[in-house]
Amino acid sequence: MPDSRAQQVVEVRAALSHALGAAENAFVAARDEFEAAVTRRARVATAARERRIRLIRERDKRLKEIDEQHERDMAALAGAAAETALAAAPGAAGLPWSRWRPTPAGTQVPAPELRAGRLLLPYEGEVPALVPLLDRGHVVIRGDESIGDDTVAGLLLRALGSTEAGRIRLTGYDPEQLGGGLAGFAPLAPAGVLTFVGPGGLAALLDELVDHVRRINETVLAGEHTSLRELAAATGRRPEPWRVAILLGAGRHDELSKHERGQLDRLLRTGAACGVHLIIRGLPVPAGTGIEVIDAAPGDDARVSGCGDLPVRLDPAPSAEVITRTCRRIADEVAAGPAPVALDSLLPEHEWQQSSARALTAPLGDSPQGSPVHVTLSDYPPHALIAGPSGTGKTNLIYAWMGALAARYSPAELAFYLLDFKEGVSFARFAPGRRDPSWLPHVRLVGVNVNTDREFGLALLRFLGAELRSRADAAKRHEVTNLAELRADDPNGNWPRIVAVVDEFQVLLSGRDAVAAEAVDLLEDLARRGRSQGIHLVLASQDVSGIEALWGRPALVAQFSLRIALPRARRVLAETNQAADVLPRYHAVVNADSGATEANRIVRVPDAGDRERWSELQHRLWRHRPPELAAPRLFDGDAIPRLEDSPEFRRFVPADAPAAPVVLLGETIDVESRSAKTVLRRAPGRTIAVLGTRVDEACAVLGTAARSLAAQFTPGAAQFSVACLDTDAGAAVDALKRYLPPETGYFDGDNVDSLLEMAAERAELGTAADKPHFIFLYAVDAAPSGSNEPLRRIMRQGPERRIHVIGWWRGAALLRDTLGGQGSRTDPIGAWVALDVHGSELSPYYPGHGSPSWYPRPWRALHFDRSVHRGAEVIIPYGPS
Ligand SMILES: Nc1ncnc2c1ncn2[C@@H]1O[C@H](COP(=O)(O)OP(=O)(O)OP(=O)(O)O)[C@@H](O)[C@H]1O
Repeated sequence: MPDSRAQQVVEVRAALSHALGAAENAFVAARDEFEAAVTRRARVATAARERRIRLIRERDKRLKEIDEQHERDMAALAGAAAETALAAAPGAAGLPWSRWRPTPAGTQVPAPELRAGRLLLPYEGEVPALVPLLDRGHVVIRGDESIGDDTVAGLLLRALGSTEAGRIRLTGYDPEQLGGGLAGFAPLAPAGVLTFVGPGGLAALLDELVDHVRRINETVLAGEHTSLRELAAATGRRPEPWRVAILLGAGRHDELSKHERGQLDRLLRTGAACGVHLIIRGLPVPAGTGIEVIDAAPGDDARVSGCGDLPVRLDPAPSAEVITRTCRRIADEVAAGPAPVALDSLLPEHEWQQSSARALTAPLGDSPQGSPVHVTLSDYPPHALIAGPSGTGKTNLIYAWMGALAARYSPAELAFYLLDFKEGVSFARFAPGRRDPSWLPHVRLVGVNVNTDREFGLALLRFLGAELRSRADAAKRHEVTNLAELRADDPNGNWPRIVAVVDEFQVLLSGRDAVAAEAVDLLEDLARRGRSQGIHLVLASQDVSGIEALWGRPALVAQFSLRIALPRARRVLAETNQAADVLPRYHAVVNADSGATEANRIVRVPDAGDRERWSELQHRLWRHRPPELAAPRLFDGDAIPRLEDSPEFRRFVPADAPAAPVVLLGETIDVESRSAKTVLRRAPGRTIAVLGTRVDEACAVLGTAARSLAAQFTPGAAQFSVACLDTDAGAAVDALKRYLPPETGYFDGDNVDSLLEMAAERAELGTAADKPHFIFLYAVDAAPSGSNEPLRRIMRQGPERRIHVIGWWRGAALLRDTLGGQGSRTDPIGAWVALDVHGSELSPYYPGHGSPSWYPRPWRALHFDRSVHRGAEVIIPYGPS
């Protein structure tokens, strides 16, 4: 058993030891495994750490790369945005205030957008926040009121500064501050660029703008274009200015009436296409397309709807000084008006192609829409009245009109008669001059410097009256009623339409004298009957008095249905028609309906004053004139005529015994430059008295008389005697000697009595002398006292014996003394020439009870010949040769 126990022990032991061994092995193995696991874990942990580090590095690198790429993208985007902004808002539309200056662009294309602030982007450069306005839409500003006002000022200045002066018209509605919100822009008001409407004026303003939109749609776009922007792109013309209304409300919801809301809606929908834009702050406006909303807020909290949700910092207001300076410049430029248009724009492609049978039609310039404005003279309207204060371009307008007509109608179709009562020679360019021999072929008569010679105006009217009669007679002969019919019936007749232009015509009508009275009568007749005979009157005046001179004659004024008003012209249009008050420089209102407002047409008149441009046209037409066409008659009131140029004087041929010798005395003031004359027939009363103290003029008249008589007699066929009793006349008598026959007797105070005694004796002989005897007495009143008696005998009986006295008395009363004093008969004086003698002093020598209306003026005289004249005529003494 023990063995078995021992055996068992051994076995147990063995088993134990085996187990132990196994356990130990397991332990070792486990430990090894543990250690290996620990090592592995440590390795994994290390690897994991390293990997994380690597990953972090990798991530950082990537993030950095992404950041860099982002920044690059952002910079590129911002750069592109900034560049686009530069193109969308160039120059004054987008420059920051620090560098801002006006950059007025061409008239056609406005800057599409205007800068309001800048986008807040993580980008170093500036990206402006822009809002579209002109030709694009409207701007509504909400939020902070004061920041909103700054933004309004900024937008307005940018719009004004980036367009040509006058191309934008602003209207301000600011009932809360009464214009204070736009105070800086006030300098624009006098030029009409900015107008304000009062607190109650919103509805009227909106109505007016709606009406404006309707008019643009109807008359300017006229179904051919959808917007002014499109029209400008297609035609290169921008006919209408932009109208920008700034509406600054109080922010109340009930601020707009239903009507106003309706009109506002209409404008927001349709205005932009017609150049009508609204900038609205503080009025309830629904959002809509074409409306840019700015949420004004301080700091970085502002938003502009077109920029999405990006934060915006709105610009501060521009400085008051910049606003004022810019507005002043604009106002000055607007007041100065646009640059002149060239005369060529009025000329036709082919000259002298039109017929004036029915009318004279020519353009006077361009309308604001850019189309030519034609003006017609015909049966209706037959006559024109032009008015404009001095310097507004009245003369230029007449030139332009004449140029346009002269280029269209040949001289066979049109004739001009031109008279300028202004001092100066404005029409002289149409007549041949010393420097330029050309003339405008249509011009038949030019009167310049006629301001004191109203008689010349009368002469012109009389001449036209005669032409009118001859046309009326021809019409009767041909049994027609107007010029068109006459021309059709008499195709070979010479019936041009006549245009008589009288500048400063009020001079002719001023005063209540015989000249004015006759002028008005003649004008009335011409105006009434000239219409159908193709005689057209164009009367121009610079001041109200010119028009007022006509106003008392409504029938006369009514004939002048074509009215042309230059800027600030008064009374020429209908009383309620104020269009001329707001006309820019070089513009005119043309109205063919007696000035009624509905008939207004605005025209921009080209510059025809430019001598070079004018000469070019005149020379071209002059070269093409018909060869038989004579140069126009130039009457220059400042010029002294010469006897040598008198057609009558030139026609004199010496004869042995002319029956009725003609004495020339001076030039008449008339259209044909005739000589004033008196005929020394064998008849009582044929004595000529020259009256007045002016030696030169008296000598000129006596010298003319002597020369003209001498030119009609062969040598020895007439006897000439000259007595000079005033030494001041000595030089004139000496100068006369070379024109008189060598046997002429010369006398002075010492021997004049012998001359007179001898002539008196012959006068009483009772038979006609074998040859005429002409006695020229210079300063008769200085003759010795005994001379009066023989002189009276000569004057009474001499003419019957062909003895004639042509004497100069230095006063009307002195002549009376010679004749025998008060109560003596004056009929021996059949003709007289008065110099510085008043009309009233002449009544004894004037038929009837009145006296001629005569106020002496230099180098003019009044001539009366009782045998032929009804009234006295004004003459110009011929000057020294
Ligand atoms: N359409 C125009 N374009 C350019 N210049 C013009 C135009 N009209 C007038 N002018 C210029 O303005 C000035 C005055 O013009 P104009 O002599 O015609 O005026 P006016 O009204 O006749 O004045 P006045 O009666 O004093 O002579 C001139 O120097 C003329 O050249």
